[in-house]
Amino acid sequence: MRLKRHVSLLETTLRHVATRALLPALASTCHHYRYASTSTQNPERIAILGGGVAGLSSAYFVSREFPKSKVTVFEAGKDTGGWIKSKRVEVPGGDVIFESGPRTLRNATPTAHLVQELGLLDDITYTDRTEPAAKNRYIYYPDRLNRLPAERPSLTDVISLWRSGILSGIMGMAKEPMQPKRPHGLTDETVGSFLERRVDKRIANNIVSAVFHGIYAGDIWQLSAKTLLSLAWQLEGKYGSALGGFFKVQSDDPRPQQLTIAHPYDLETSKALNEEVDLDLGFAKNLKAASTFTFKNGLQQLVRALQDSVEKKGNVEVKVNSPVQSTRPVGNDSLQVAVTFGTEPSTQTENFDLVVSTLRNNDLTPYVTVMTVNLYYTNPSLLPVQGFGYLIPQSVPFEQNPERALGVIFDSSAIKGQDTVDGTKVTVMLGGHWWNGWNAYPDEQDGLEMAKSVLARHLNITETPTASHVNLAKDCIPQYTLGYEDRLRDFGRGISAEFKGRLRVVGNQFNGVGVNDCITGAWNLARGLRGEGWKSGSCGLERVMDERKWEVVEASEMVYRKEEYVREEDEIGGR
Ligand SMILES: C=Cc1c2[nH]c(c1C)Cc1[nH]c(c(CCC(=O)O)c1C)Cc1[nH]c(c(C)c1CCC(=O)O)Cc1[nH]c(c(C)c1C=C)C2
Repeated sequence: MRLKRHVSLLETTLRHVATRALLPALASTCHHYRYASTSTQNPERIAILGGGVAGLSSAYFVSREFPKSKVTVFEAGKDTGGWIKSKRVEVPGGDVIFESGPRTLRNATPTAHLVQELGLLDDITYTDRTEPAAKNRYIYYPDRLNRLPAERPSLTDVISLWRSGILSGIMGMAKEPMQPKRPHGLTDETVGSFLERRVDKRIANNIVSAVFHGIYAGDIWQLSAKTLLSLAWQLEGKYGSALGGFFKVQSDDPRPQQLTIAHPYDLETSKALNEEVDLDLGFAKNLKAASTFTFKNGLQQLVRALQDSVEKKGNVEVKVNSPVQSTRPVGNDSLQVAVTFGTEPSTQTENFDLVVSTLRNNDLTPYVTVMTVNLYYTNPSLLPVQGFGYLIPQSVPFEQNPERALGVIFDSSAIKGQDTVDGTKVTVMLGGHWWNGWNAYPDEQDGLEMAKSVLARHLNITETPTASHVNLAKDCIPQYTLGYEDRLRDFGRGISAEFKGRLRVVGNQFNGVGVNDCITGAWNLARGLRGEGWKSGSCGLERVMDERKWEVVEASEMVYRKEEYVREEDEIGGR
C-alpha cells in the first residue's frame, strides 16, 4: 500500500514534469475566449520576432486583441513553423508521414481552443487512453525493454520490473520523509542531486533520466530541480519533505477535496482559462477520452493553419527570409523599439510600438542538438511490443548504447490515421546532451547507420528500411540548467528597465519546451497586453518575477472544469 502511494507520488511528480508550464493549464481542455479590447489607444505597429509556433500563436492572439494594429512577423528562414516539420513520403502502395520534431499534443486548454478556432477538428486523429500507445511506455534497461507501471500495474509487471534492477533504490522513497531538510541557503540544485539527496541516486539515473531524455534530451545532473521538479521542490521547502508534504497538505486542511499546492499566478491563469475559454462539448469529450492527438497531415498542419489564419486577417504580414539582427529602444522615453532585419548589406530598420520576441538569448540557457531518424518498413510486424516507444536512461552501459540514442518512438503503433499504407514506422532520437561540446555531428548517412544499429541491437530489427529521413535539429531544445530561474528573473528585470515594457518575450526558452507551453505562453502574453496592459512595464516573464509564495489550493481549481462537467455528464448518462 505504502509502495503504491510512493509510486503514485513519483508518477504525480513525473506527470507534473511532463506538463510543466504546466500548472497554467494542467492537462485541461478547451474553448471560446471572451475577449474584449477595451483599449482606447492601440499600439499602431506590432512586431513579432520569430515564426515558429510561439511566434505564430502570438501573432494570432495579439492581432485578435488589437485588430486595428498592423502586425508584422519576422521569420529568419524560408518557412514558418520552427521545429515542427511533417513530411509526406511516398512508399510502395501509398504514403507515410515523417515527423522531424514534436508530433503529438496533450490535451491543454488554449491549444485545444486554438485548434477548434482554426477549424481543424475534422483533421484530428486521437490516441485513445485505452490504446497500447497510451498505456505501454518502455524503458530500455540494462539490455531489454521494461514496461513502466500503468495506472494499475499487475503483480507480474511489478515483479518483472523489480528483477530488471530498474527499481533499485525505490525504497528510498519510504525514507524520504525522514531525510534531513534542505540545507539552509540552497537556492537550487540539479534534478540528479535533489533525487540523490531525498530518494536514491539509482532512481535518478535509471528512471528519471529516461523521462528527462524524452522531454529535454537533457542531463539530469545539469537541469534545475527548482524549475523542473517544482512541485516536489516547493513541497520540500514548505514542509521539509516532498512526500511528507504531499500528505500533510491533505491532513492539515479540513477541506474534504483533493488538495495540492500551486503558485498564485498559475491559479489565476487556470481561473482565466475557465472563464475565457469554452470548447465544443463533443470535442471536450473526445479530448477527455484521448491521451494525445495530432493531425492527419502531421503536426505541421497546425502551424500551416495558424499562418493561413493570421494572413487572412488582413492586419498581419508574415515576412520570411527576414532574420532579425537587433532590437533597441528608441528615444529618451523608450516608447518604441527599432527592429533591424534582413541580411547585410541590405538590412532595414523599422520602429514598432510593441515587440514580442521569441528569439533566444544565449546567456540564459544552453541548447542541445537532437538528430531524428525516421524509418519506414513495409513489414507491419517488426515491433516486439505495441506502445508509445522506449526511452534510454543515462545509466545504460555504453556497449548497449554506443550511438548515444535517447529513445525510439513507435510511430506506427502510437499514431493512427496519417499513413495510407500499413507497415512499421519508428523514429530514433540521437544526441541531446550526449553530444554537448561536439564540433561536428554525424552526417545523414552516419545518422541512418547509427539508427539502424540501435534498432538491430535493441529490437532485433535487421531489415532494410523502405524509406528513411534524417534531420539534425541543431540547438533545438533549451536546457533549464541550475540557477535558470534566477537568470531568467535578472533577464526580465533587464529588459523591463531597458525597453519599458515595449519588448516582451515568449517561447520555449521562457515558458517550457513543449508546443502547449509556447501556445499557453502566447495566450497569457496577449491577455497581459489587453486594454492598457501593453503600456505597462512588463516583459512577459511575470510568472518568474512574481515572488508570491505557493499556496494550498483545491486540485480541481487547477484543471479545466469542463473536464469535470464532461465526466459528470458521462456518469449521469451511464446510470
Ligand atoms: C524532437 C524532440 C523533442 C524532445 N522533447 C520534446 C521535443 C519536441 C518536447 C517534449 N516531448 C514530450 C514533452 C512532454 C509534454 C508532452 O507534450 O507530452 C515535451 C515538452 C514528451 C514526448 N517525448 C517524446 C514524444 C513523442 C513526446 C510526446 C510529445 C511530442 O510529440 O513531442 C519522444 C522524445 N522526445 C524527445 C526524445 C529524445 C524522445 C525520445 C523517444 C526529445
